[in-house]
Amino acid sequence: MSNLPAHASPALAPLYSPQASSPKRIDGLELTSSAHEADIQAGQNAVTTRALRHEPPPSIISPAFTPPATPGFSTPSHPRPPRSTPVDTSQSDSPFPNLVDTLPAVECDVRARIPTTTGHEMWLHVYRNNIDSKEHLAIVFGNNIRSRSLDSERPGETELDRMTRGAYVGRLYPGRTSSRVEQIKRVEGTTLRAKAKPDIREFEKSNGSIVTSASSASSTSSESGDVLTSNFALPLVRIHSECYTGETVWSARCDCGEQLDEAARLMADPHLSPSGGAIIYLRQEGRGIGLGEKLKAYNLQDLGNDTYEANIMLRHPADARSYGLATAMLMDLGLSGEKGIRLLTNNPDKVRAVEGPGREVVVKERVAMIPLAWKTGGKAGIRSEEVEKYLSTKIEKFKHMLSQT
Ligand SMILES: Nc1nc2c(ncn2[C@@H]2O[C@H](COP(=O)(O)OP(=O)(O)OP(=O)(O)O)[C@@H](O)[C@H]2O)c(=O)[nH]1
Repeated sequence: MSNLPAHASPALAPLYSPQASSPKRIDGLELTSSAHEADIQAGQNAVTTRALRHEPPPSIISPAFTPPATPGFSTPSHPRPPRSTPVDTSQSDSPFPNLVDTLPAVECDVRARIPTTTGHEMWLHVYRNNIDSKEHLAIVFGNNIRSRSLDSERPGETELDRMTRGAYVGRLYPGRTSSRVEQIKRVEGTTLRAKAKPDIREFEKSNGSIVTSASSASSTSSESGDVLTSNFALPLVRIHSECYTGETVWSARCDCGEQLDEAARLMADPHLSPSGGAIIYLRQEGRGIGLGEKLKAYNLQDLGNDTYEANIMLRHPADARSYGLATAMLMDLGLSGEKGIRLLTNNPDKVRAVEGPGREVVVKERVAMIPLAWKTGGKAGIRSEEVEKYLSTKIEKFKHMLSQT
């Protein structure tokens, strides 16, 4: 009887089927080039050869533990500024444009104020839509950005209903009876104004669209050394795809958790983001294939394939996401139109796709997301073999606009 462990038996068929039987095209994607097939075959051969030679599999001990990060908390000051690039999406030649023809309908169901562990506050908005049953989120920083659908009147609702679903101006406090500024003023008189409710005063001044004094400045720099460009007064936006592993259970396979923290840090700082910001958090786990399938992809990566190949071997597109919901949510938040936004991303797909079929949203500037480990020479951020491979595959195969120089 063989003394090989069952999982190493060369007699067993590999988990993934031979490439000869793989379809050449799935969901509109060209799946295999001969070089790509050769790469995958090489990975399979390496596994089989290791098993035949009775060599032990690579260590299963994980690299250094990455402690959980609280949004914005663990992010140190930057020795180097975030990079901003003016954007002209008409010139885009992204390899995976996943554009929608019509935008979905979205409605903000509820929002609540969330004080965070960093001391900053954000407004968490839960959206529903007409294309899936997931709760997509908008994480809003500052009081400038408001949801139109949340604020609009709903038939038969009471003032308590409005406040309960978050459709109020200013702050809630025990005993508050109205969601509206005008009524609060009437009922509570000038005391309320004297008690400094700056968000209400700003709301009144600007007729509903708050303008802060800093937003008229053309450029500045912050204590952390971030250099701000002439567009810095535009709202900062990130379209973030759900990643349970990277955001919740400390995975060092990807940089998703770090990116979420960094987006929150930039948006919460009024010097860096005077008009506030919004993270559109889409429930597109695993680039749209779901958590279970992503875990299968991780196993295929441990067998020698990269993140792109693993998706293809599981018969998924390399990137199954789309951004129509994000466009619709940005419109609802008043972030559409020629004034434009700054978008935090390295992904060329997002820049183009988020603008929408009729260029409803205009990305004026892209702000790069440089991995912290690169920016700090390895002193902070995620360090692992896996994340390095993940980042290099994003650059080589997904054409992410990221370079170490
Ligand atoms: N299928 C798959 N999904 C992954 C993997 N690693 C991370 N993800 C998912 O990828 C998504 C994040 O995409 P990324 O490619 O890291 O970044 P991006 O959102 O395209 O681009 P940026 O805006 O620059 O961050 C999240 O939904 C993660 O769950 C993987 O190995 N396989």
